Amino acid sequence: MSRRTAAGAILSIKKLSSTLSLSSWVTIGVVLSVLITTASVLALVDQFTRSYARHEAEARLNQLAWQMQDALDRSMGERYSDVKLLSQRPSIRQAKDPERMRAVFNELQRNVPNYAWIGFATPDGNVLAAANGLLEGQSVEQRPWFQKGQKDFFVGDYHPAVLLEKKLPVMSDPWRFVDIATPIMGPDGQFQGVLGVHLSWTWARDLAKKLLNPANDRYDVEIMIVRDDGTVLLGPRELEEKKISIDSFKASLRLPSGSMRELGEDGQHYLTGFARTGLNSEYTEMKWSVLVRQREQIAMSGFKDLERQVLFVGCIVGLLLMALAFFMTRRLVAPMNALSAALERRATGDHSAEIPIVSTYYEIQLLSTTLSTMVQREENYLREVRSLNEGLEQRVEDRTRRLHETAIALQQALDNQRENQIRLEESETELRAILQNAHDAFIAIDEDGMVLEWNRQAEQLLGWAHKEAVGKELAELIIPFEQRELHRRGMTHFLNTGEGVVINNRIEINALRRDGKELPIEMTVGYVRRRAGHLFIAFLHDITERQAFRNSLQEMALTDILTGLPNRRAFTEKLPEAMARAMREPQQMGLLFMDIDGFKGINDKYGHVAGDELLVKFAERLIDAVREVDTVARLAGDEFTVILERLHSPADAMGVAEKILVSMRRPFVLTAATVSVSSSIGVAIYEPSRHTDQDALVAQADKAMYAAKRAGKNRVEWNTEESPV
Ligand SMILES: Nc1nc2c(ncn2[C@@H]2O[C@H](COP(=O)(O)OP(=O)(O)OP(=O)(O)O)[C@@H](O)[C@H]2O)c(=O)[nH]1
Repeated sequence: MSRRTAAGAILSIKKLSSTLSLSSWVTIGVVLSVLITTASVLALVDQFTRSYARHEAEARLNQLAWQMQDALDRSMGERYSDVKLLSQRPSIRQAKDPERMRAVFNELQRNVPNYAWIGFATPDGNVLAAANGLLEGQSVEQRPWFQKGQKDFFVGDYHPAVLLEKKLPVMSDPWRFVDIATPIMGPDGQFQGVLGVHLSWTWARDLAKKLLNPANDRYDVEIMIVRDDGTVLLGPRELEEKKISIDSFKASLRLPSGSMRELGEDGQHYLTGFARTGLNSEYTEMKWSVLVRQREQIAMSGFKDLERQVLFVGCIVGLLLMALAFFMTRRLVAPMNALSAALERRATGDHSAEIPIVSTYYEIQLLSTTLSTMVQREENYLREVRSLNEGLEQRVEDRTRRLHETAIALQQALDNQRENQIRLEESETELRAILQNAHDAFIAIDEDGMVLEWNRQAEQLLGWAHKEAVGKELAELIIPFEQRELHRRGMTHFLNTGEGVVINNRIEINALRRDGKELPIEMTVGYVRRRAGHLFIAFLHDITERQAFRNSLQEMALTDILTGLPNRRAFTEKLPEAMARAMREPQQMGLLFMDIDGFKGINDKYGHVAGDELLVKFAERLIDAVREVDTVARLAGDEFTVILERLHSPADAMGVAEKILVSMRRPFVLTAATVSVSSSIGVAIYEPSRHTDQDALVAQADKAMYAAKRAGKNRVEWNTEESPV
């Protein structure tokens, strides 16, 4: 069976199993069991019968082989006796009278026609007398029977005729002989010659025919006589004098008799019985295998008839048993069918179907009673459930209605929320557009300082593109390196305490651009507290121009317009700075206060323009007279101050003052005239260890200058309180 067919069969069985009832399965099972049992018994009987029949046939053939062997042995014994008796006859022993000898031979041949030749040869090998005078006078000296017969009784194996073939009458089969010879001793004990007998092979054929005649007609039995070299001496014509090597022949060489099934030389199966001749005779040369065989088909033909009969009867009995099993099973399962039919009807909704109470046998009665009780209980239970269901349905309906109302309310809330969401998104979009196009740069960062928003103006102002800036820390982008730590600390402080100087204030700082340059900006930072983290927003704009303007204003405020020197305001800023430096180093510092002597007269005489020109040139000489680290300022009118830093001693200040005096005594070439003036200088020394304050120092210098004025002008005066010398 192929795999496909097997799979199909399994599928069919599966389909069948889902549709057949239990009763059908029981019926099929019982019928199949009977079928299998009957088939098994028939197979066993067939096997046993076949074995028995073959054994019987083999035994019969073995019997025939034994009979043939026995006939051959007995017949040969008789021939042996014939020759022995003949050799004892006086006429033969004397061997004097060929006539008498021939008469004796002729008589024996008449009695035993299978003696093809009987004769006597003298010691020189010439035939003296023979039946019918055959070969008389001819030499048989070379014939084996003559040579071996001179010494002892001799029986020669089957052989073709040599000298006699042409002397004997022609037959359908060529002449074949078995030779018997014996030495003839005279009454005086002298060797007279050899008595020889040629037993025609027809002898063996006749024995076989006699044995087989009745059997051969009916059963086609073959008898074979086989020499030890495998040559068939007697048997089917086509095998005679040919060699065979079938199993039965080989077995006969080992065993005295037996039987077997074998493959013949023609490819047919045979049953063969075999036996061995000459086992108990005196003449050892006559040991042949007798094989009696019959084609197996013919030998077993009787069994075949019996087999057909057994099968026929077996099938009839099997069918009867199956029918009986079928009816018995149907009867047994009928109550089950009634029960299952009732259950089936109930299962399809027919509650009027009652469970039948069946009393066929105990088990089914118990089953039907139990089922009936169960069905009754189920009906009661269903009734209860149905009444419960009615109340339950009402409750489910109420709940469903309420659920429906809630769902509608929820849907409305969801719609509102969606609308709000859309509005919110629109507002966000608008806001984003405004911020994107704002005049100021807009930056938003989270609580970790990471950039969230970065508008177009921020890109232009700071050089970082939106996609570069978003996600990076603001400090890394725009805070100058030295202020980053401060910025981070400020943010942490604000997040921890809510306090910060930057938040909600307008501050000016330097921002770092992408190209590394610093840019003055004004920044306003706002803070938004959100549920998910904090948000800082900042607006920035460039104040480079404003700062330049402011610087120039400041510059102007601190510079004397006429001379370009720092003015009083600048002086009051620079003096404390210089004092602080002196304190740090520490070193002494000198402050000179000076006034042009008689300046009012220049003004009056040559005019204010000439006065201004003098002031300018005076300032130039003053700058030339001091070092770069020193600061020259014009306080007002013709009053000037010089801050002298890094003095080794107060005398240094004195020296500078003297040098200035000398410089100012030279005439000033003005446009209007060349004039000569002098100046009065007051000197105060700042000693860090004395902690003199700014105002006191200025007052000392001023006081000293007035002292110089009072002392006659054109001189230098120390402050009167503490002389450096
Ligand atoms: N040309 C000119 N004159 C000024 C300027 N500022 C003040 N003055 C005048 O300078 C004069 C200063 O006068 P004083 O220092 O008091 O007079 P003085 O002649 O120098 O007297 P002594 O200082 O005592 O020698 C006043 O007449 C002021 O009007 C200025 O910017 N230019």
